[in-house]
Amino acid sequence: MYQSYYDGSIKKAELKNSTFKKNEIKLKPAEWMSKVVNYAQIKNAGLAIWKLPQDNTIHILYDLDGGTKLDEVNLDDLEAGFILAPFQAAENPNIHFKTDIKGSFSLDLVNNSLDELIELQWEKIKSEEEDSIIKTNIESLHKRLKKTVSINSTSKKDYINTVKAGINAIKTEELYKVVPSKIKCVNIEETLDIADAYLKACAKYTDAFVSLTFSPTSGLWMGATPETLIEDKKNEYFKTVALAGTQVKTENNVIHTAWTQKEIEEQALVSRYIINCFKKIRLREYEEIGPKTIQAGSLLHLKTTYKVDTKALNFPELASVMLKLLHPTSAVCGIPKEKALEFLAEKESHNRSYFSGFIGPVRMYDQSHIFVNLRCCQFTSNKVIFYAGAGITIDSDPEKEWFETEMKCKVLEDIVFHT
Ligand SMILES: C=C(O[C@H]1C=CC=C(C(=O)O)[C@@H]1O)C(=O)O
Repeated sequence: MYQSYYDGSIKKAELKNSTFKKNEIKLKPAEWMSKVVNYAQIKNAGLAIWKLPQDNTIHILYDLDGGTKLDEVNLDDLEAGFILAPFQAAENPNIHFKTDIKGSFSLDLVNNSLDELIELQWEKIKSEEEDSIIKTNIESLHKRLKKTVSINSTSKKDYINTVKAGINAIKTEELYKVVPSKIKCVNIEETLDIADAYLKACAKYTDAFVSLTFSPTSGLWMGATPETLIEDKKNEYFKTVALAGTQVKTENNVIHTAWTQKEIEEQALVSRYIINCFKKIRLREYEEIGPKTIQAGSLLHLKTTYKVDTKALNFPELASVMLKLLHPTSAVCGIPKEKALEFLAEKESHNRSYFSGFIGPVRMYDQSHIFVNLRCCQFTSNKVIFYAGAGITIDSDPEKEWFETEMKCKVLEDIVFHT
């Protein structure tokens, strides 16, 4: 634990080709974060900041051209970088960030000390770029963003009506499962400290993929997702997970968690969806671990992990093929996929944008870590927009599903607004 996954995997040749530097300036992590994000905004650059689950290294990556919009995401064609994909590519573009600048720093998450002065460790940077980042002012990160005017929170009444329509569509066997989502818009009354909120999210959600991304196209997003979509270590293994079913963590030990039939079925449908994707490519050799209860902050979920030995199978392009088959999984969309997409397009009045899309570093040192973009929010200059969905089955209780989306929004809401 708390060991960066890149340590030890950096090959000597890669080291030689990069300009490794260590600047001697020491600042608080939040001050660095503020400079790093402000620099991206001033430069109209693409920026991804992330922490992998069970890791204390915060990675920083800039694409100084703002990122490349892609019609399709073909993992095998991408250069080492970062991917940000929306729920539906028709509404927002897939964006790939190449690696123009790469750096990192470590957080002492065990002692939770965010006040300690630290240095940034640059792996690839030009000295003029480093000087510019150091000289960038420490400013509020939402000030330079666009203003949102005509966007409103989903009302409880509308959400509950959608859930009821979903249950009816399941009763008439049009659908087996559907995952309606909502947005919650909160006005920014005072100056927000987004950099500090990001670090607090890293410290609180140690098992999550915690990200902060910016590009002129996508804007500024933060997320702390528990759901891996694809973990790929070239010529070693491929992993994906079926994550679904939610309850609030109580004082009981996680291993004693009891699940209802509704939640068991809800998660089993995601597992079945993944196995059907494997069937489509005639893949029979996989390990199935779970379902197990996992904790994601104050919430609990059911999770089954699927692992494939890609070396034994001699199937190097598996991750690329599976990414296309899996997204959007029935943890965020529904079954059958096309019918669920139609249902959501008709009933959801907001654009999901990058919520329930996928996000993460790709092909870095032969590894890709792609997550479903959940428990996330978008910042604008005057509002924070939180996104959440809940899986509906025939046994759903609309009130409970609404409560669940409120709890999911709170994952970041409490941190962003210090409540
Ligand atoms: C759609 C979301 O969560 C998914 C992942 C885990 C549990 C879920 C559920 O219980 O509904 C969802 O399928 C969300 O966090 O917005």
